[in-house]
Amino acid sequence: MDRLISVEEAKNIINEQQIKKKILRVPVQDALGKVLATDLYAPIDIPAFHQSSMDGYAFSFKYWKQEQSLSVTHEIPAGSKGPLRVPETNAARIFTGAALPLGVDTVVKQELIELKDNQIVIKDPSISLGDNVRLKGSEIKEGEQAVAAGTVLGPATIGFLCGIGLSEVDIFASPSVAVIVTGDELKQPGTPLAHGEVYEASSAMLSAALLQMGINRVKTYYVKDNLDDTIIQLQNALAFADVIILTGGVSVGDYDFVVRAAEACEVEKLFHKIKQRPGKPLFFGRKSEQMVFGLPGNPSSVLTCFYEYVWPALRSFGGHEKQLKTLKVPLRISYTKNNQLIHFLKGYYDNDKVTILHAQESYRLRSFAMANCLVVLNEEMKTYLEEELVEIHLIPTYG
Ligand SMILES: Nc1nc2c(c(=O)[nH]1)N[C@H]1C(S)=C(S)[C@@H](COP(=O)(O)OP(=O)(O)OC[C@H]3O[C@@H](n4cnc5c(N)ncnc54)[C@H](O)[C@@H]3O)O[C@H]1N2
Ligand code: MOO
Repeated sequence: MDRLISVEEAKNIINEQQIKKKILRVPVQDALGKVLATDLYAPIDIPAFHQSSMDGYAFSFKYWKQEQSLSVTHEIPAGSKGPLRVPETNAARIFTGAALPLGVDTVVKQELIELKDNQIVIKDPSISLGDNVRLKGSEIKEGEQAVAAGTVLGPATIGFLCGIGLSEVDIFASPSVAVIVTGDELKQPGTPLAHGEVYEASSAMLSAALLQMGINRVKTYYVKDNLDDTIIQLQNALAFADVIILTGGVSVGDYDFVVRAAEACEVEKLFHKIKQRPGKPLFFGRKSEQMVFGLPGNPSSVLTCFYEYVWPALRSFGGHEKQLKTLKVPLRISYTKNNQLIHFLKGYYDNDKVTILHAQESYRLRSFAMANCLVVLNEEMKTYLEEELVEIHLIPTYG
């Protein structure tokens, strides 16, 4: 008979597992949400040349006097490769982003000049040296650190890296994941149910949660409730994935084969059964570098155990912060639980308080669909009063 372990022990066991993070070189534009594995440095000065920040006229501040007209002898659109020099006594028509030639150092906006016969008179009494010019290297200098290892790459970082000329980055690879869904009763949605059948909800739900984490190397296997089939698909999954997630078949019923299949596949059992609700029969094992989670089949237990136990393990492969964001907040309405287990309850957190939702039973996803957090109630306490502080774990958001 398995000893029920505490939530803390279970989390520690998972947390202590050594993980070999894989480094992958990818195009910068494919690195959204990934963690940078190495420091990055600017390969050149950016901007790579002195650059106009306005549409206007470039001139030499030193050689110009108020009210003196300047003859416009050149035109320089953005991207133009020349001219490389303009006489100091002249002006050049210049556009935003274009390179300043030698001989000029200041740009006046086109709104602040008078143009006649290709001569300009500057009507900007406050203009000073270097106005409207972005200096070479003012964003970043060649060799300067651009982004530190450990940074999570967001849209702005991706833009910044492209802007300094980097096309590839080394990131920590997301793990490959196999989802094995067990159950004779399961039927894919979109077809009518026969008596006794149940619509299969967990594979799409887990794929969505994985995709939301940026994990897309996912294979899904469907298994009938028999030992041989479960062993074969677990072997297939072990040949492919870093992390294997089984759903259902992990309890004590005559048709629950996950624990036996894991044993047959030489997966070392690290725990089975936790003092918690939902998800009491959660199984966790390991085969060399691979992790195997057996999630209790009720869909709400599947998702709760996924966020509480699988999510942190998956995140560590990618070098990410491991725990769900945790807060202590007051309860909006009192709540009584009926046993000495830790409860993870579907909750809704807003305006600095949390409401424990209805429909907490683990066969029900209805309130999970409205939840934005899991409320953690500890083993000892039975009744939690209004305004009592409780721990909540925020569910990652999307959209
Ligand atoms: N005698 C006992 N029976 C049960 C116990 C127990 O301690 N003693 N624990 C209960 C708890 S708690 C849970 S949780 C379940 C876990 O059992 P399994 O992991 O073996 O899950 P299944 O029996 O395969 O399925 C449970 C339930 O969920 C439905 N299900 C399963 N997979 C899906 C899916 N992909 N999509 C939608 N629904 C799914 C399944 O039809 C069952 O209704 O055991 C209790 N029993
Ligand atoms: O613990 Mo089970 O996960 O109640 O359904």
